Amino acid sequence: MTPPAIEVTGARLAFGPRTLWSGLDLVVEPGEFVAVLGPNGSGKTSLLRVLLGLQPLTEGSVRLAGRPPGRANHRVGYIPQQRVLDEGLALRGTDLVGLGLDGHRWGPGLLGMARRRRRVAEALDAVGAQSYAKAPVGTLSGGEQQRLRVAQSLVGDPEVLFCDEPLLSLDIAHQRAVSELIDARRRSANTAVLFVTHEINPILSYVDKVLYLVNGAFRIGAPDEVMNSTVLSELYATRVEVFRVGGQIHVAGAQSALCEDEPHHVDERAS
Ligand SMILES: Nc1ncnc2c1ncn2[C@@H]1O[C@H](COP(=O)(O)OP(=O)(O)OP(=O)(O)O)[C@@H](O)[C@H]1O
Repeated sequence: MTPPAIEVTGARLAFGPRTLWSGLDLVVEPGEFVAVLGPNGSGKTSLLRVLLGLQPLTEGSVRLAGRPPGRANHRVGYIPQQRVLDEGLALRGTDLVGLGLDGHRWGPGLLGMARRRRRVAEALDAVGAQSYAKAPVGTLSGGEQQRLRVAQSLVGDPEVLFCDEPLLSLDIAHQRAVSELIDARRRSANTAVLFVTHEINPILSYVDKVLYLVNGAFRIGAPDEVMNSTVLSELYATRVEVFRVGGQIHVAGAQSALCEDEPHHVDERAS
């Protein structure tokens, strides 16, 4: 039997006296698309760091495809939280995407080089970035840079893809394009996707499961099971209203804690 792509069991993560979450059990099967939601500081990025093998758990265990994370033989793709790249950065798109192959063994000599070049070209093609792949990345728009980051995360043929707010600073058209690319990848290659976001609507049609973290509490389930007034009011310990309008989910109430209706995350880091 194929082991789950991600298996988190009895996990607790604490920094000093502060526990971010505890008793966390999460199973993500190959090809599943899981959204991780929650207010600032609820431990979403920390969970990705645990899964990447960069942050040890305080308690519990994590397995990727049945093995502890951080092993060289795991094929993991990662789209880190976006920072707009320095304008003076001379690195080209092809170089940036090629970095996603570091650690892969292509064999020495010309054959290895040729295979590597072909993989990079295929990844650039898949995100429609060939036309600007030779330009210095610092001169590209935020949306173009983000497509390159997606290509970089996919070039190593990942079994698991970790995405940390990959839609930040993108306009709606690019949000859609990037979400579609990630969805297409999990459908074509059965890649499990863990997608950290403040904004579920752009990915709602792709999401199989939601993990919603708030102040140490969490809920896991299908979007309708989690994104409703009863569950979110319980999680936030205050009255929260969830409306479904035109196939979208809108959350109202507890404004200081909720981010779904706040525009800051759309444009705060726009280039
Ligand atoms: N290595 C660390 N040592 C101490 N505290 C940390 C460490 N890493 C993260 N934290 C704290 O843990 C909390 C959760 O951080 P994390 O980045 O995981 O939250 P997040 O849900 O991703 O937030 P955001 O939505 O703002 O990105 C924060 O208060 C952060 O300061």
